[in-house]
Amino acid sequence: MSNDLPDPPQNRNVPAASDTVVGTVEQPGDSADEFQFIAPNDIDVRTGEFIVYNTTVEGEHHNVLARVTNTEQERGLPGDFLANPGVDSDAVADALGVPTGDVELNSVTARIIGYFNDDMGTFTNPRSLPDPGSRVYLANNAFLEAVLPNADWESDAGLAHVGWLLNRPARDANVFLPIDEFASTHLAILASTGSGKSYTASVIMEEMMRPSSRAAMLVFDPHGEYDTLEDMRKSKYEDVFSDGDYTPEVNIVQPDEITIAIPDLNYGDLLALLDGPSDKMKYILQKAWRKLQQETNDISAHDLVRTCYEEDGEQSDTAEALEWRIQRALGRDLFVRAAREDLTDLVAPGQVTVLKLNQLSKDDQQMLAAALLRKLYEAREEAMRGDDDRLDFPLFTLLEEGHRFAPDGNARSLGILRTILSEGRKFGFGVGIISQRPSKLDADVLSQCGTQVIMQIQNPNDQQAIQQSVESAGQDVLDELPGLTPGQAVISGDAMNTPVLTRIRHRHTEHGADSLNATSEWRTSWETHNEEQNRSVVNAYDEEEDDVDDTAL
Ligand SMILES: Nc1ncnc2c1ncn2[C@@H]1O[C@H](COP(=O)(O)OP(=O)(O)OP(=O)(O)O)[C@@H](O)[C@H]1O
Repeated sequence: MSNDLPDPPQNRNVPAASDTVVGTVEQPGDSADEFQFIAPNDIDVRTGEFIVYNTTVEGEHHNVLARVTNTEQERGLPGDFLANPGVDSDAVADALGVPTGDVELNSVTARIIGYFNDDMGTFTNPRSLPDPGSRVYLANNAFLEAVLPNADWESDAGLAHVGWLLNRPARDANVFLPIDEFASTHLAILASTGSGKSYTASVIMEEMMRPSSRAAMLVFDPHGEYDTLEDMRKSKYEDVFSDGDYTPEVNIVQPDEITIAIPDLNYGDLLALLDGPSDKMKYILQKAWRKLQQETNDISAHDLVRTCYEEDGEQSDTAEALEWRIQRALGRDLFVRAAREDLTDLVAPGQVTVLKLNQLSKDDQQMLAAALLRKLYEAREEAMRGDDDRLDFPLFTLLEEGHRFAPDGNARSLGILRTILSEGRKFGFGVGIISQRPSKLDADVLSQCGTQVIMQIQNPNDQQAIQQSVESAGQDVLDELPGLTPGQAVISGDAMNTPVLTRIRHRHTEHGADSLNATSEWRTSWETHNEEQNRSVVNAYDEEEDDVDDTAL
């Protein structure tokens, strides 16, 4: 993409209404915060569009923001409207620029969001509906840019430019997502497969790694989709990602480089790794494990087996049964003996570490996440207490295929994720969960993700899971989800003052997760196979020729 880098707004002192009148208020809607207005049908006011009307509350004049929730076609000015003695129908028709008689109009329903209260930094509902006949304006782009994000503009807030308002012409109104907000109260990116989850996650990561944020980020990448973030270091993106001495560090950890330190496991992890241990085995194992943990930070599978024999005697059948199980579980290259002391290869400010887990089994992926997240969480707790300064900076971890790590069921990683999601805010440990199956995610985990980027979702179970766990997902948000196309999202929750329909921007770096183009792969593959076959036919013939007995000719 062209490296257009919009400047975030500096303050909210911008007019709320644009010059464009889109309609005239007709009557109250079905609920206390809804009203209807009449709009000429050549004016495009789609669902999700932001409009403004003027009102007076306790003697103070306010511009109130509302969101369009429905549009229906009408023929002629509606009867209710014309019957209202307080409204001059000619004046209304004149305001709308339409004749009073036979004309196509839209009856538009809008839900009040409120007027922006600067002291509180959010919207206040005026608790009164606009007067019939009053004018409705399109909200000003600059006003929306400033009031939609829940950001403290006066501070040095880190902002992610994630795209533009979907209902406005391309690139007219920027959407900024306040990084500080979602990095402390967690993020969920939810969408059906192919709708742009990993693309959007990469856009957010790019923004977090820009010089204005320099995040410390760890990515659990089960499909190996995020290698291309390395492009951030290319000189052609210098103006986007570099500033002075700063260029993001991108640490891509290949599957065969990933290890789990045995001393970083806990007893529960060990039990989960071993194949059906009996009660007696558990008893011996626990004793051996406790002893080793008290003594050392360097534990091999062999040490554990030896200690089991020490605990139950050299001739112990139980220790023998444990030996087989321990060797099978821990005697693999994935497990190493020395505890992980230096954590900065995993997380450091201005560094994104991508753990490519695509050759690990699901159980191993969960075990790795459990051990690493626990270790990082403990280090953050210690840093906050002032006991250890290894990680004296906030962290953000992103889990692709989040339902794998925090499923609605059992997983080694679920417990620590629940802890980080509920306590992480105190310790500066943010989590981003990406998932195409919200209904398969643990409901607590989903409900703790304060900000949501939700893209196309058609599955009713997934929609229901979102409705139940996501506070900000009202019916109008849910109604949008099936109709979104790839790259379109509703952003809602803590980081935004109201849900926002967004067209996600293009990535600066290349996308690494394009789906396979089956027909072209088949064609290429067929050609390769065909060539090989032809070659072998020729070779066979050549050999036959070689075998011909010249003397017989
Ligand atoms: N904001 C965007 N701008 C342009 N193209 C996009 C955008 N978002 C998604 N796409 C396109 O949609 C495709 C699918 O996106 P993505 O790989 O992120 O899907 P996904 O939801 O992560 O799918 P999966 O579950 O299969 O991993 C991308 O390859 C890209 O071509």
